Amino acid sequence: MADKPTKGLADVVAASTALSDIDGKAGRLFYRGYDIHDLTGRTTFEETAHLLQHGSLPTRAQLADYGAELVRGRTLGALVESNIPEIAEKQGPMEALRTLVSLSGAEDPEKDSNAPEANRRKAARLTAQQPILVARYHAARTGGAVLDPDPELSVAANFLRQITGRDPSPREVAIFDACLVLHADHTMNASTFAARVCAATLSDMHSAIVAAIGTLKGPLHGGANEQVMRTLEGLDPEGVAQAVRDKLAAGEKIMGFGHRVYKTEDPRATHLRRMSQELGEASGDDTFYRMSKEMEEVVFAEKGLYPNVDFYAATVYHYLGIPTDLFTPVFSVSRMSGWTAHVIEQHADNRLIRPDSEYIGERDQKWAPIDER
Ligand SMILES: CC(=O)SCCNC(=O)CCNC(=O)[C@H](O)C(C)(C)COP(=O)(O)OP(=O)(O)OC[C@H]1O[C@@H](n2cnc3c(N)ncnc32)[C@H](O)[C@@H]1OP(=O)(O)O
Ligand SMILES: O=C([O-])CC(=O)C(=O)O
Repeated sequence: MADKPTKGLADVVAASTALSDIDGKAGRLFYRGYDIHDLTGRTTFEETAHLLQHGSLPTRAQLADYGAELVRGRTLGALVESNIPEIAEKQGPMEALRTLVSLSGAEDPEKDSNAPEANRRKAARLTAQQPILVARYHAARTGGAVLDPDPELSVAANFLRQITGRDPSPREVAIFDACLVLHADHTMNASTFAARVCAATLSDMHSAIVAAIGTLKGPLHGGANEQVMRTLEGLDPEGVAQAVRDKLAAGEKIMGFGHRVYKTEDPRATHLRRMSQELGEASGDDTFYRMSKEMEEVVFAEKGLYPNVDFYAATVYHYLGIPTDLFTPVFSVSRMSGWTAHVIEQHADNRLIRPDSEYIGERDQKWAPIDER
């Protein structure tokens, strides 16, 4: 008979990874040994993706090559292109991304190879493609034209320009770039685990990423950032404290708070809070930032819970002019760099992931023919 399960696999070590590490008690996060506080604001998303996918921060020459690979990857295949309008009509943003990434697998030039070098190139193509898919999806559903990707612009600058239709300021680009860095990887979070489970059957890169996108979508994981904004929009700015207390008293979870691993402040929230304040003040209306601060104080006083990455990311994206239902897609734009690196890592030292279960159903049932049931 199997042992009792650890519900939610809490504290179960499910894989070895050299990609990221968390100290949940101290509130620290590292990508390949680099403290997130040292990377944020100093290292671009392109450098971070290279760090994860290739194992080191790039030299100038490596960054030029990798950057060029990312720019080439911004061109969508004909199958994906032709399906965007119908998918945009019928599916929500995360579902559409799941579908479009799956379709893009059919057009991948190395679709029949699972070799490490092919997967590294697929990782770059998927990382390049994800922001373009979000922008093209958004344009299709709003009926607007989308600006062509600008090969001179970084992932962050190009994405903001395509989504908002205007040239973002250098400060907006720097802040969004830092957001992408902050979301790039996070040990055995649910979507990364899903990708690794899929990859461990020796399935292909695109299948693993489709599993990850579907997993990120849920409100207990990446979907929380959208729910944070919806909560803020639904509150009276003068009644935040009471509304939060009422929700807690009713047993509701407050989106954007709590974490499986961090027992103190999520180090990413420290940066995002500051960015939210800066953008809120610069916008001339920092109401949502101030409401967030008040929520944070009340949730801590009532439950001792800290904000996670999704909490202040919501208002940062809002102030950057990103539509609320694209917040979780934005998360996927960044996390693509980590997911793909995890698939490569899983394949490099693979064993099928197949845990056990505890049987809690009926036993010794007597079979009866259909007319006697
Ligand atoms: C990128 C990310 O994925 S970050 C996480 C994004 N998700 C969210 O923000 C959703 C809200 N938060 C949560 O649901 C949880 O804190 C999770 C899913 C993040 C972590 O879940 P777990 O580690 O399984 O903790 P669990 O849900 O069991 O919570 C433990 C206790 O804290 C409470 N709690 C945890 N989070 C919250 C919250 N946000 N609001 C209110 N209470 C909470 C639970 O109700 C539970 O209380 P109980 O012991 O009295 O029943
Ligand atoms: O690690 C987790 O469980 C969730 C999270 O914060 C992330 O994926 O960034």
